Amino acid sequence: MRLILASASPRRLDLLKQIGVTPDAVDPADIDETPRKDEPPARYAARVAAEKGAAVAERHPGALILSGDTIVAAGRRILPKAETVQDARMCLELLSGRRHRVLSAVTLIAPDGKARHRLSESIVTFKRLHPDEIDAYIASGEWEGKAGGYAIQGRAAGLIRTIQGSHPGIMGLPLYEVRTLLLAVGYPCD
Ligand SMILES: Cc1cn([C@H]2C[C@H](O)[C@@H](COP(=O)(O)OP(=O)(O)OP(=O)(O)O)O2)c(=O)[nH]c1=O
Repeated sequence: MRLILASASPRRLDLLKQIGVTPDAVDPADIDETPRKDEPPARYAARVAAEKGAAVAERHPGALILSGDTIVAAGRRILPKAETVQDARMCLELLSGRRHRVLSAVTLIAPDGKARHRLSESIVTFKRLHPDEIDAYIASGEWEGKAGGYAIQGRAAGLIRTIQGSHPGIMGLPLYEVRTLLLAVGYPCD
């Protein structure tokens, strides 16, 4: 069974390899990721993961397609993927000293076209951030392209008091859910 990873994220590829799975090809989806008006965070993440998979499935008939989407939600608010210093600062000030959710959705489309979905939810608590800590984090550049303006796999780990949930999910691919989906379609994982 050919497995296609529908993602431009090198982290997703590395995470997949962590459980011994190497896709036959990587083919990123290029879709509009704008949230709909009042779209709840979990529904948004699930929709985007499904849309990424569907877009890529069209190009690979008969293959297995794995896609994902990871977002940071503060209450009902979906934080942006930080592209500018201003984005990153806004996110970090909002996340400072409080809990937020990281929602990581995955979709697996089987060769027969049937799509299976899983959602991983994690709770992350940042310490109260001193302005100097925010400045130093921004200077690191690690926030660039990251949902919610931080990456737990880097120096932000030193600013996070607790996590509850899935560490790989927070990084971009919830590996327990992925393995469960792959096994459900008969893809060998062990
Ligand atoms: C919260 C958090 C997010 N992220 C990343 C994971 C995702 O790459 C990114 C969220 O963007 P996504 O849209 O999920 O993924 P992507 O744009 O990197 O790749 P593609 O759409 O092609 O699959 O934020 C971290 O790396 N670490 C973290 O701690």
